Amino acid sequence: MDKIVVKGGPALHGEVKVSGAKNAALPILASSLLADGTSVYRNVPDLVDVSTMLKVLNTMGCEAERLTGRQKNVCQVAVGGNTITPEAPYDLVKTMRASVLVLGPLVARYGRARVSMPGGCAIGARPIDQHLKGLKALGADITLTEGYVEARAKHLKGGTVNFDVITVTGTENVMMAAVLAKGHTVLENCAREPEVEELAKVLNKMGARIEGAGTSVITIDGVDSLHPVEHSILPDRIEAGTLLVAAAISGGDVLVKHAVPEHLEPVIQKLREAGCTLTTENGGIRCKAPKTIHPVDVTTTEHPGFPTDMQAQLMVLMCVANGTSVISENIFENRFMHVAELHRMGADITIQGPTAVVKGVKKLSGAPVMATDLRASASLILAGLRAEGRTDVARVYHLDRGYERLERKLRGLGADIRRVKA
Ligand SMILES: CC(=O)N[C@H]1[C@@H](OP(=O)(O)OP(=O)(O)OC[C@H]2O[C@@H](n3ccc(=O)[nH]c3=O)[C@H](O)[C@@H]2O)O[C@H](CO)[C@@H](O)[C@@H]1O
Ligand SMILES: C=C(OP(=O)(O)O)C(=O)O
Repeated sequence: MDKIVVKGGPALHGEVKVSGAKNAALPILASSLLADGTSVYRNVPDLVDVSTMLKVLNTMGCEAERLTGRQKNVCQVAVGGNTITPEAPYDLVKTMRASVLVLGPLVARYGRARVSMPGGCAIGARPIDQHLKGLKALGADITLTEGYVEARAKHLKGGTVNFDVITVTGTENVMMAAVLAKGHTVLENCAREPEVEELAKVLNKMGARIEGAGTSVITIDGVDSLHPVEHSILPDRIEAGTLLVAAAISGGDVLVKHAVPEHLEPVIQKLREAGCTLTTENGGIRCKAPKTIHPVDVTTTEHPGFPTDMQAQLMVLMCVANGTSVISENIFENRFMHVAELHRMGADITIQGPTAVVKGVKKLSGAPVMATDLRASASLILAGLRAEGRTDVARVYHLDRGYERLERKLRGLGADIRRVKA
């Protein structure tokens, strides 16, 4: 298995480009199932999760592929309605829970879907009850057998769904189902993430009639059919945030190009509180590190709050602050897996339920560590940039799910980092 080897020390300088957003690309690829014909997506990040979604679509009978050469960030999905087998098997879903995003489009368009239950993962139990509640409210008949969700509906009908929990993929799944349902749908207590808004934008380009995406109430008037589209995926705000922290923790000065300030407000605010200088320029965000990092308290909440997907990275920055920070994780019940690994590098962190008390230390030291999930992997690399000596981050397959060649981007900024092939 590959590992990433980082030698701490160099301050990062220069410019780096953010790739397309994983969490927008995945639902948008799934939305191709809603229309016959070929959809073309640009700025699609080259990630293992995207390859998995292309495999899911191919397994069902679509022709889904990534182009090569200069077009390598373009993906095409060709759908011929009669040739689709509406099933997503366990072998693929178990490697990527976002595969469940095909459920809504399949039942809406093909009247049935058989999708493996995603199960939990390292960061939490992550049930899909709200996805199923929403589909049921639109008239789908749902059964759970042999680890699979089976959904059937001759024709979905508009309805009202009040989500008990704010869920990103749940909102997306039900929104994709409702676009082809007969009549009017109201979704309440929706996720407001930019990726939900982006999906709605794509669906509207396909001919859907959605209003309110990006707010907590989304209304949808069902249409009879949709057509394929061309679309360029928005920049990844979590990758951008990770690169801003890389600049901060290494004592550097980096322009993160294509980062969208409006999508990163809470992250920008916390980095400023930590003493960093953040400016918007040249279609990106610049982060200049302070001499001393100040402690900052953070609570993760749904968008527009501080994103859980940036919690591990911010915690690493707080590990070297000149004081004590309190970090509370409100979205996932088990998202402190990076803490034990950070202890191995000399961090002083105490976990009290959903809260981590982080006492800044003078220095971190390099160590062999193990990535447990996607953002934990990124946080360990960030720690390695600052630590004295060498850090070996094992189980890099987690990182490859969601970051496009992170080590190359960091090397381009002056980091001493390389991938060691197994
Ligand atoms: C592919 C994608 O976009 N992934 C993102 C998405 O994941 P995902 O959509 O899976 O996360 P959710 O927003 O659904 O989860 C939020 C919380 O709701 C709970 N819940 C969710 C659904 C449900 O039916 N029942 C339920 O109880 C979850 O267990 C969790 O505690 O949003 C998360 C929260 O911002 C991010 O960390 C992920 O990067
Ligand atoms: C938790 C994440 O992703 P996923 O929902 O795909 O597991 C993430 O992007 O940090």
